[in-house]
Amino acid sequence: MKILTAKQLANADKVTLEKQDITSEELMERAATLVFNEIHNRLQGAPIPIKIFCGIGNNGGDGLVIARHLIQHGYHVTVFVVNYSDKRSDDFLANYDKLKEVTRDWPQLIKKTDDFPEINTGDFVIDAMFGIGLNRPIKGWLADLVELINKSQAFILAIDMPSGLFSDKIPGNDAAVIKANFTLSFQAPKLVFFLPETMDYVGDLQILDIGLDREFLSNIQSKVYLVGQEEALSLYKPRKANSHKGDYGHALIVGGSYGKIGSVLLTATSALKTGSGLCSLYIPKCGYHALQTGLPEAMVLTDEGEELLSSFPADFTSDVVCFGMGAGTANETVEALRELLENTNSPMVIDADGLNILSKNRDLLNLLPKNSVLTPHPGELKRLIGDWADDFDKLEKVRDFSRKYGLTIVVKGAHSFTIDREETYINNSGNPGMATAGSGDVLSGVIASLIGQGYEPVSAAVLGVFLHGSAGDIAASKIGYESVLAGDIAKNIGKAIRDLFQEPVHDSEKN
Ligand SMILES: NC(=O)C1=CN([C@@H]2O[C@H](COP(=O)(O)OP(=O)(O)OC[C@H]3O[C@@H](n4cnc5c(N)ncnc54)[C@H](O)[C@@H]3O)[C@@H](O)[C@H]2O)[C@H](O)CC1
Ligand SMILES: [K+]
Repeated sequence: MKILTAKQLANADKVTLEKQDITSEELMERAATLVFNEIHNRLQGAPIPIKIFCGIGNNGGDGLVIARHLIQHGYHVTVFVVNYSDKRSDDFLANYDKLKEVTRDWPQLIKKTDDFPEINTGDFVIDAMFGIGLNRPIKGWLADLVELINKSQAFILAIDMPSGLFSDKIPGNDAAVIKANFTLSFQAPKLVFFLPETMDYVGDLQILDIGLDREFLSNIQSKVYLVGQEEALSLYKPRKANSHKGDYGHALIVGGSYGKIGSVLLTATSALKTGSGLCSLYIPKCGYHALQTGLPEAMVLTDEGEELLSSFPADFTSDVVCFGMGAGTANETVEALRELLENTNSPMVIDADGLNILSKNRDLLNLLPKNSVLTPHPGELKRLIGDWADDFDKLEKVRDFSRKYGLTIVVKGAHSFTIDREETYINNSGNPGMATAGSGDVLSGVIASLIGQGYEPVSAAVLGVFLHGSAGDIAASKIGYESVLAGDIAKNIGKAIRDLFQEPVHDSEKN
């Protein structure tokens, strides 16, 4: 699904009005009625106090339409007009008049702190103050109102966007932003819904298709995509009936050191669980018995080093090499990586200590085979590209790095971002249970396996990140977040692949 900017959405809006020959008021009615339907489906007429805070633009207009429908269906609604300006939009005004037809309770005007209402636990608050039209941070008494709402412990539903969030920048540390429990957003997800600095304001997310012009939307240029089941399925290559193990790639996994041999076991297990035809491991001697016993399906080659990697078998060929898990950063191991890079042309996946070695030995970056995949977590990323001012700056810097070295970068996080030159893919599977030791080792095994099976590295990264998250979701659904171990993620990769073909769960319902 494409992620669109406020400007692109405003254009889609304009084209839709022309092509469908409708007024903007009619489009507002359509959009806000969809919101009403969602609320009504969930509340089923429950007599709870609903407090709707409307701005004076079109987001406020949406709030007024929602209010009208709720009142007509017998809900207990109080409408507040948050009068931060006198420049009310036409569609706001039209719906202000229409509200008169259904209630005698005139909206209460809020112009200053003294006008603030009481908000109680158990209230249902609808935030329709600002949407994509926010053009400066919320300050002054308006910020106090946002704080009052946030502190109230009421359930908060944000319309289109939590008020205070911009679609294309970070609000800043002292800016006020609504912290919603749920966000119903129109037509397309916004980038800020998925960034570490802003995702916590969104709560659960659902995207409503408000019927903006299909042709315009499919032609619109966006280089940022949200990846859910549908997108992952479109990348998947089915196995052929008439095939043998030689068709599914030979993955070589290089890593491990004394006390960290388990990481290689996790990576190798997940590579085989993702379907590699063959999997070889290159490790220090001390791990030989553990790996042969722990994973009889893998072939094990040992380095001369007892406890550390110090070389690379020069005559070894494979379809993909995965380097770094548990490898440490000793000088011998740096040289082993150099030897590997000088002797391999197959695409690589570099993780963990492999990334730390690259950060400290930057000349090695130029030796990486083009289109290799790097999978840093934020700490490793910082060492690799330097610090960033905010999440938008981070994305720019990762894009520069990806372009400069011709690499695909998977920035791991609650929503992992796969960045390949100009394109950004935001993953929408996974859960907090996956924040556990070895989870990243499993991810690099999935991606390496897919590359070995002939997927383009960027497709392998995007599909691999989705499958990894989905396997984590399956594991968590069985045993709960806290108990998910990296091994449980690896165990469920097969089910995650099968689930690609299940009736789709709407990605928009996940955040
Ligand atoms: N195509 C769609 O997606 C549809 C969107 N709809 C809704 O319309 C809003 C956007 O409405 P707009 O009037 O452009 O902007 P806002 O309501 O978000 O803001 C109003 C107004 O406020 C001024 N302003 C901005 N920042 C501040 C500030 N910090 N303090 C005070 N005043 C500020 C500025 O002048 C804005 O114009 C969209 O989100 C949807 O909810 C349609 O209803 C359906 C189609
Ligand atoms: K809002």
